[in-house]
Amino acid sequence: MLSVIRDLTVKDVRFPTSVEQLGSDAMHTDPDYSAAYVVLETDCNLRGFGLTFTLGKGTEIVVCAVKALAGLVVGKCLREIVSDFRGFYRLLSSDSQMRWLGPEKGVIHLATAAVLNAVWDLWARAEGKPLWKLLVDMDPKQIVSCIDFRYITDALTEEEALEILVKAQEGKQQREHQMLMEGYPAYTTSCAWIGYSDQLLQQLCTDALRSGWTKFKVKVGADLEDDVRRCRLIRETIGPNNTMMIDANQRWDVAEAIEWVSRLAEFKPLWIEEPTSPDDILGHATISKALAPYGIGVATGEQCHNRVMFKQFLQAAALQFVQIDACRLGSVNENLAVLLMAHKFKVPVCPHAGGVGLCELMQHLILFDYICVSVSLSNRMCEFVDHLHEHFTSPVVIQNACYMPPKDPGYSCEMFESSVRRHQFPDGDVWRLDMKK
Ligand SMILES: C[C@H](O)[C@@H](O)CC(=O)C(=O)O
Ligand SMILES: [Mg+2]
Repeated sequence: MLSVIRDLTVKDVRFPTSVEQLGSDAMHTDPDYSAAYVVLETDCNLRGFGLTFTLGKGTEIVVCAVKALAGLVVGKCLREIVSDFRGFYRLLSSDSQMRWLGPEKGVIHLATAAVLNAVWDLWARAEGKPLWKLLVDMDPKQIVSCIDFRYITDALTEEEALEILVKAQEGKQQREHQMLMEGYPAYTTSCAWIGYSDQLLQQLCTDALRSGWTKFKVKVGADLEDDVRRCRLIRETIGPNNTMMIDANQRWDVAEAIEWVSRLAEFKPLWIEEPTSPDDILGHATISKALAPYGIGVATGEQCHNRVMFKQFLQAAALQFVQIDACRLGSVNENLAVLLMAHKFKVPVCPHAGGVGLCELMQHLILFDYICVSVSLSNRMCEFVDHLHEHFTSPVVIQNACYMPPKDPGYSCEMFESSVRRHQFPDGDVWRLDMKK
């Protein structure tokens, strides 16, 4: 705990997933799953690992932003940071010159997430616990002390947050035990990326059903007739009793979204995800209202850039499923704020995890949500994508379509050095050899 952070390094790591259209959707047709990958070195034997997720081009800009934040971290003692984590969050997110680049949004906030994820990883490693367990074992007061309540007290006060956490102490041990035995329910997105052929969709859904998956997300939004055909194929393959969700990744205007999704209502999707601009809170409210008679909810959050936006989505009843993201929001600190607000507004959290390292990170937050905040699994599930886990030293473990709680100390986002070396952009073998083709 006394460790002093001596150095921060950040690398641009990219995986050529666009080659096989992994991760493709109606707006991001050729993503190369990538990360600005942060390593904190300390004066003892400990290191902290963190990342933020990107789609390839532009990762170098996030890397620059991380470097700009490094001076606020290097030289600090871990104990000093965590004894006033709220203050440290604010130091990073509200530096009086750098906040002009956000504030708390865009590249600078992605960079803040990468750095803070590494600090949380370092803390959990120093305590010898996986991050979810570090959080679960924390006193409610200490949890609250990590949250910056600025701009959200009209929706959730510190006292209310504390009350929620104290109330959820009851039954905590049983829920932890239940998670260790059964895991946290997940759904899969990796069967139905938009670039996949019908044959591949059917094959992957059939395989996933055999492995115990019951909830499937389908990418839509590029072409209505294609969507009708793909959704029909998937509904026929998974049967009437399994769950389907659809995701348009911000493709439509508001009226178009309502019309398009009405045409897909016969396939009984549980939610339409990101129907329109992620900043259009009132647009989402209109869509929510229009689709309610079909029993279709609106889900959003993977590009909802901070707690203030989530606050307004909740206040405006503009979403029925909250999709927090471990790298879009300002790390664990800001995610805690959103988990508590979602609980207060009685909206289930179904996190986003479609990207490299996001499943590894998100499992910790959603375990904490169940054990210490929501105490419910009703209408809740965490996204899973079956890509790139082999690059992590403590990859996720899925059993019977559930995330099994990680056991290794930390936040599970350390990558193998060989993976980082091979995929570093532009000099890693994967990219150098590719360019020679
Ligand atoms: C570009 C990403 O793969 C995106 O499509 C992920 C996403 O929307 C999700 O997982 O949901
Ligand atoms: Mg999505």
